[in-house]
Amino acid sequence: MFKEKYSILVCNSWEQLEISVPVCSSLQVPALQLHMSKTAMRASQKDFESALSQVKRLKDPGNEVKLKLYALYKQATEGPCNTPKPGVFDLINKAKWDAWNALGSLPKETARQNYVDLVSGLSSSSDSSSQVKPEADRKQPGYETLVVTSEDSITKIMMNRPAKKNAITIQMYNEIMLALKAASKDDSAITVLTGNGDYYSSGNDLSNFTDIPPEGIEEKAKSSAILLRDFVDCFIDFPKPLIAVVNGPAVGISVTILGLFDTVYASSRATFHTPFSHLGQSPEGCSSYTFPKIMGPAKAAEMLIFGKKLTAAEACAQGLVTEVFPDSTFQKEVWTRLKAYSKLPPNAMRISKQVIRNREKEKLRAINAEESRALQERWLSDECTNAVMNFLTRKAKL
Ligand SMILES: CCCCCC/C=C/C(=O)SCCNC(=O)CCNC(=O)[C@H](O)C(C)(C)COP(=O)(O)OP(=O)(O)OC[C@H]1O[C@@H](n2cnc3c(N)ncnc32)[C@H](O)[C@@H]1OP(=O)(O)O
Repeated sequence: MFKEKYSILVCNSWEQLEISVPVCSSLQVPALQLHMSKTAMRASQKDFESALSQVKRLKDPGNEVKLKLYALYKQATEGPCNTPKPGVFDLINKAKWDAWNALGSLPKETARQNYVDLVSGLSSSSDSSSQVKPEADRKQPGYETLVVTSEDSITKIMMNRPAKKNAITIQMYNEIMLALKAASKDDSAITVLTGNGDYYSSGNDLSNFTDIPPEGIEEKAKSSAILLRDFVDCFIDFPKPLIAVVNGPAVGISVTILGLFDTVYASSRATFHTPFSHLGQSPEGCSSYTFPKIMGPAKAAEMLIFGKKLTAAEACAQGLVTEVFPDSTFQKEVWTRLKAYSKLPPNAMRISKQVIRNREKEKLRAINAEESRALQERWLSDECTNAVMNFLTRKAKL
């Protein structure tokens, strides 16, 4: 709906039409070139009045359309612009004056009809946009391991292998990279990573290590290290606010990359576990740098070397998690919060993120490359091979 002030103004006091974002003094209102058919010329005073009351029920159409409506209203009721041009610093009144003045000598009847046509066009598009499509219809095509949706200026990337606790396969690494690249260019303001089902993610799918190419195990370790480096780089370079909605337990790489997110919301059911030593492996996701920075070296060592599992409350106390919500209201509370944030000016949010993060980017890339090299060697070790075999033959779990 239009703001209260606006709906009142629609009736009569249009002089004070409020425009809630700054309007640049050079704002150009495009010439109104609405289609004029013979029927269109027949808009009656009654049609005009009905359009005036209809406009109050519409969603806010944005400043540019509001200015068009304002200009047409003035032209239809008073004729060509007849007031002195406001001063250059009176931005809002100048934008309104410019819009009205741009209509030149457009006849009152034509302005009235154009107003009616414009409102009718806005009503039909607002009707269709108010119908909420089920998530399946909004799902972006091309992903098999993810559900990617864009709505309310939020792109949501949901890991979707609930039966495997959202373990990350090679295909899922590649799809997450694709989804992040697409989200960095789409018109969403913020991007969210979450999981479907009871887990956020159980981390790397341990069967990724079983698919050995004919070139041998060294080649497998090399290509895995490249994939890991590219995957983590996508998070380092992501230009918009990135939020993790940690709906349940998180393991391994799904935990370490949280240090590269801007905000981490966790359900009270979530846990945070990085059992690298148990698996004969070493930390990745830049956690060897971000975790000591976030929680101090002593707490980071307990997680990254000794595999201490943190509850959501502990992770929040250590600064890894922004806020914990009761599991029963987690989705509702988090999405209400995110919808409000997604309405903030997107460019300002993007620039703020870059100001906060950019100076660390080169360093993070170098750390990522170093961690990936260390892991490439670890994957060839007996310690790692035995741990993975034990899991896959079900001799061991976390
Ligand atoms: C390209 C390479 C990049 C590598 C980057 C380096 C990344 C490192 C890491 O992420 S290290 C962390 C690796 N993850 C784990 O070690 C977790 C292993 N999983 C478990 O210990 C358990 O499954 C559990 C504690 C997560 C959950 O236990 P439970 O609730 O009892 O469920 P199930 O074990 O029955 O699991 C259900 C189903 O999912 C399969 N599964 C779960 N996690 C993984 C996994 N990480 N990899 C492969 N498969 C996994 C599990 O086998 C069951 O499958 P099934 O029903 O038996 O077919």
